[in-house]
Amino acid sequence: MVNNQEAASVLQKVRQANPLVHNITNVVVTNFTANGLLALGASPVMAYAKEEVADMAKIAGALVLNIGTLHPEEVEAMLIAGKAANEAGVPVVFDPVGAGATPYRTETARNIAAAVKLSVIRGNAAEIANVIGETWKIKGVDAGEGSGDVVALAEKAAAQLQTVVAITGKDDVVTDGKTTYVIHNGHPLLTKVTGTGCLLTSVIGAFAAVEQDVLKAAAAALISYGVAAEIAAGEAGEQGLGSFQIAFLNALSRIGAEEIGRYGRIEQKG
Ligand SMILES: Nc1ncnc2c1ncn2[C@@H]1O[C@H](COP(=O)(O)OP(=O)(O)OP(=O)(O)O)[C@@H](O)[C@H]1O
Ligand SMILES: Cc1ncsc1CCO
Ligand SMILES: [Mg+2]
Repeated sequence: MVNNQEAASVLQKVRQANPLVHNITNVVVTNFTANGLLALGASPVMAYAKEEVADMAKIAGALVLNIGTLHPEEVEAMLIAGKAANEAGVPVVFDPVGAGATPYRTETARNIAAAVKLSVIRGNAAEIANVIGETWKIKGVDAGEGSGDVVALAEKAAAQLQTVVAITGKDDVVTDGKTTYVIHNGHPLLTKVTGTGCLLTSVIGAFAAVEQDVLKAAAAALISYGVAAEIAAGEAGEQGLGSFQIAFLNALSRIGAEEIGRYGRIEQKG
């Protein structure tokens, strides 16, 4: 059972080790992702050229692949980097941004999941459903707020993709197919700042870089991230979204065992 104390100790390991996180991510979230990783205590690098991605991935603590603004050359680089990371034993975390929105995204997400051994895939429910060919009903604007059993979807995806699956939304579900946790942290303001899902995927990368138990790493990242958002919302939520974004970076840089112990809400499902 992952508890708040264990989550805080993985966060502490991130701060001590400052793991290098190699991101091949989208153009919208690049700066926010780098600053978020720095705030947390990790070392971000973005490298995209197919001539260098294998070398970078091999020396990284984790590789994060994100198809938010994908194009063919970038996808080629992701496959090269993913294979190099696999050979070097570097964990690979994948964010299938927008899977289901266009056939190219869906096919690319499936190709990456098939060609690269993933440690974690993190997305909202609609994205994960589309990667495994399930239908997911989308309500309103938040694709993560569709109707269906998120725990069952996550467990099915973990079995099919043979990886830890994190499905985020109001509550976050994370599973390796055997053990499943639901994390009741976070804040709705996260959905109003672009890139919070993408940064979270990279934060999972930072945690996976320092903790070999991938399920524990992912759960610890989800708790830490959600608690930081709650603190930020309390401090700056009423001032507006710009202030919330900055307060969130501040909270990522400050949170520790005390805050996680007080606010972390993780529940084991099975
Ligand atoms: N309604 C909500 N209440 C509280 N926290 C939420 C809510 N919706 C999402 N979150 C949190 O927001 C973070 C990002 O998750 P989300 O599911 O929105 O990712 P996403 O859909 O990939 O986002 P994006 O692609 O817009 O960056 C997670 O920490 C999640 O727990
Ligand atoms: C807005 C947007 N468009 C493609 S990626 C992205 C950032 C959220 O993932
Ligand atoms: Mg996303």
